[in-house]
Amino acid sequence: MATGHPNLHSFPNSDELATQLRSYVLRCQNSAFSRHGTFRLAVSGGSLPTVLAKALLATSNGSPEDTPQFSKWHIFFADERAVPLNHEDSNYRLLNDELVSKIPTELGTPIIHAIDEKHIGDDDPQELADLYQEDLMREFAAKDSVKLPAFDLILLGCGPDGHTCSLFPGHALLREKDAWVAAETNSPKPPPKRITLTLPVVTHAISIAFVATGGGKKEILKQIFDLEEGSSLPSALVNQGAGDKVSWFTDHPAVDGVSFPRRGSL
Ligand SMILES: O=C1O[C@H](COP(=O)(O)O)[C@@H](O)[C@H](O)[C@H]1O
Repeated sequence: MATGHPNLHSFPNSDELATQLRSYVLRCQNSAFSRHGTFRLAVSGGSLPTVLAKALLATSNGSPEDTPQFSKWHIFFADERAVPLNHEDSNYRLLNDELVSKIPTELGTPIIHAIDEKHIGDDDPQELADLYQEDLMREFAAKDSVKLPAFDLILLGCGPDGHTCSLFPGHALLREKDAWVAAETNSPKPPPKRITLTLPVVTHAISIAFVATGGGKKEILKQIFDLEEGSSLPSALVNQGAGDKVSWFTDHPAVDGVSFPRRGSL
């Protein structure tokens, strides 16, 4: 059962947003290290990797707390498209181009959990989803011994229709209770075949952050935060399921007209 309300932060520009996102992610990293020595996170595609790279590739103040220790990071994908890893629609490629390929050697190399390329051409992405779920089980213990994996952090985007991961408004996948990873065969946003973490996995994470910027997001954020009609949107369901574990990193244009109270500090 979720407690509290999501934390809605809004920053005047992308530099300030990136600075605050960096502090937040590194705080999640440091508490994950104290719990189990590694940092297990899931990242989205879309606009997220560019902002994340700006945050994490900024110069550190030199302390271990302000340094991403990438060699202890396991990066999974909150969702992925069923395309080759070097395809322009691949979330793996996007993360690699924006962030991973630019990490200075002295910060180490994260372990990246990509989808299995052998099954990308399958008509049905179910096998791809099952194999990705097995990868999660290797990292978080078997599904029959652990009900849900507990990511230290899941970083999400919010599409202009309110989708997050590859969980789209009104879709039956929003009611999935059992699987950790599900297949999407007919996504309303191309490409049609995808895999996605399910809602129970997202809301079970220790921390969850959305990044949503630009005036193009303001109408959907009004629905998600202020209006009853937005309460069944996938991003709103994450808010309801995870409560105060959720933090939104937005800029002022994205929340123009949103009444929900902003949080001043992290
Ligand atoms: O298709 C997708 O879209 C969402 C939202 O993208 P954004 O560009 O509006 O931030 C993204 O979070 C997801 O990973 C991606 O597959």
